[in-house]
Amino acid sequence: MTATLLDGKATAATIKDELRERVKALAERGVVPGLGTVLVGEDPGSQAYVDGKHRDCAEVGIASIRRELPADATQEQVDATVADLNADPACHGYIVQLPLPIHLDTQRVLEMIDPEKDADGLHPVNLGRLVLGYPGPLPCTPRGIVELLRRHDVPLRGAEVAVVGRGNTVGRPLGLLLTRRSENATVTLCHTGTLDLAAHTRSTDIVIVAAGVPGLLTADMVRPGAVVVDVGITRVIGADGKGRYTGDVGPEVAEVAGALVPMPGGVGPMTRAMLLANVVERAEADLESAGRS
Ligand SMILES: Nc1nc(=O)c2c([nH]1)NC[C@@H]1CN(c3ccc(C(=O)N[C@@H](CCC(=O)O)C(=O)O)cc3)C=[N+]21
Repeated sequence: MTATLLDGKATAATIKDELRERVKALAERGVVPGLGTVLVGEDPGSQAYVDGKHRDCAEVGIASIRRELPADATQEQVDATVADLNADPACHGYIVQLPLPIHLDTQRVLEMIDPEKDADGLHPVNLGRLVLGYPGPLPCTPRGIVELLRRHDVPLRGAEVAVVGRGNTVGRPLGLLLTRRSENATVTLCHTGTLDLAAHTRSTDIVIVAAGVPGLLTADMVRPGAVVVDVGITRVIGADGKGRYTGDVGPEVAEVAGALVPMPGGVGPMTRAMLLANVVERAEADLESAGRS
């Protein structure tokens, strides 16, 4: 292995330490930030993610508001849960864990979330704010990636970045984030319609793979010394018959890349830290505006 590993777990722990201090300062002013989660159904993977978010909350002093509905919950029940969290002053931000069971209208649910309480930063209003350069909560995974690179002194200004994947939660908003004036990277957004993917990934300083295709990025597709970020997370059944998660970056890439954000231990913990950051920032902004009125 030649690549330096950029440790998302350690960086997330540092960010959580910083957030704990901000939560303490809020508590001294009488505010306890609250993060809500809405989980529909019993998918063990989704349950594990949601459990992780509440553990994170406990670590930094954020209150947890947990709503669970059965897999056969009606649209009306889910809508009512969202309306309830929108109205709950103790809830500064919340997420609806995705994917929802297929009988539910995901777009409708996500659009019902109060954009000011959108801890994921994925509400259409907030994605629109990102396009327009207006302030608002940022999508957690893209923000976590930028934060991780920044804290490891990976220059973005003037850098050429290939993003592989145009999904609504990572690739698409990441392209928007990296091309803001404050980041000033030049982005090539690659996707399943890209004819010669390797030509794009080989000619850049940074390759960020968020395609959900295990092993998509191989060593021959990476310029020696480049920075590689693995955002893929796909459940696969190993040779031993056990389920495990695998990334989009092949293991041999570590021999070529200059630096690597691995999976696990990279983007996932950063995503969770940014969720907390969005909630703390919301609570701070509420207090600011209360002080002005
Ligand atoms: N509304 C919504 N918001 C989300 O942010 C959201 C979602 N729905 N649905 C599912 C995906 C997936 N996701 C992960 C976050 C952290 C890790 C993570 O921390 N992973 C660890 C490994 C965890 C372990 O090993 O248990 C790591 O990469 O090191 C993984 C996956 C958030 N998602």
